[in-house]
Order: sequence, then C-alpha cells, then structure tokens
Amino acid sequence: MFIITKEVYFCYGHRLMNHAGKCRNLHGHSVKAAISIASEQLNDHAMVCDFSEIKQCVESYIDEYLDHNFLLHKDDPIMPVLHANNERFLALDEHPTAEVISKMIYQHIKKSGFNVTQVTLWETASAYACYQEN
Ligand SMILES: Nc1nc2c(c(=O)[nH]1)N=C([C@H](O)[C@H](O)COP(=O)(O)OP(=O)(O)OP(=O)(O)O)CN2
Ligand SMILES: [Zn+2]
Repeated sequence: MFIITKEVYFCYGHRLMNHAGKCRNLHGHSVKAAISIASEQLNDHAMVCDFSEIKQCVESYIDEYLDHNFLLHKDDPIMPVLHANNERFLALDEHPTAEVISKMIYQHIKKSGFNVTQVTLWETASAYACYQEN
C-alpha cells in the first residue's frame, strides 16, 4: 500500500459557542491540513496521484468555504450582526472544531473521487485533529 500526503495552509475565524474557556471568544487560526491518499498500485507515472491534483481539489473547496471565512454554529447569535454588515461567514450544523473541519475536508475529497484515508488539521502548533473512516 502506498500513501501520499499533501499539506495545505489556510486561515479562518471562529468561536466555540458554550465553550467553558477562552475559545468561546471570537478568535482566529492560521492552520495546516494534511490530506493522505492511498493506493495499492502506482499509475503510469509511478505515482498514487500527482500532489498537484490533491492541492487543486482541496484548495478549491477551502477557498470557497473555509479560507478567510468565519465559521460559526448555526445557532450563534452573532450571525444576524454579521449578515446585517455584509460580513462573510459559514453557518455549520455542528460546532466549528478542528474535528468537524477535518471531517468537512475529508468528505469533499472523498466525494471528488480520491481514495482519502485521513485528514489531519493542525489548529495550532500543538493541537490537531484527525478524521478517518473504517
Ligand atoms: N478537541 C478540541 N478541543 C479544542 C478545540 C477543537 O477544535 N477541538 N478548539 C479549541 C480552540 O478553538 C483553539 O484551537 C484553542 O486550542 P488550545 O490548544 O486550547 O489553545 P492554545 O494554543 O492557546 O493552547 P495552550 O496550550 O493553552 O497555549 C480549544 N479546544
Ligand atoms: Zn479556535
């Protein structure tokens, strides 16, 4: 089994509503996501796939939904204020944790046809979440 991993970098603002500590406050992160793709065999170029194919797939999703966006739970009371001021945000059914964001990226890559095995999201230099299935 071959596994390749591509890293991408992006930023977002968020807050964790009802969090007991400092993460209940509006704040932001400059994050790294690592996307791992597996294959039993290599293609004619001796690759699982080109790193640039992963980059293109994941960056188009990240640019549209996550990068320099404000990620909020759908019940967050700040949303009407952002809306009234034409500020960009994304309302999620779940709290915008590293776990949830890594799963969002995973599901997009899987839906795009890649044999993704894991997405890891470093929200800070010392804290990261992984999402995988099976
Ligand atoms: N399981 C999770 N726990 C926390 C998440 C998360 O997404 N999943 N998110 C946060 C905050 O949004 C933020 O990431 C803060 O993380 P934390 O490591 O606590 O913050 P610091 O970098 O300031 O860590 P220190 O070690 O205290 O310096 C919180 N928890
Ligand atoms: Zn945070």
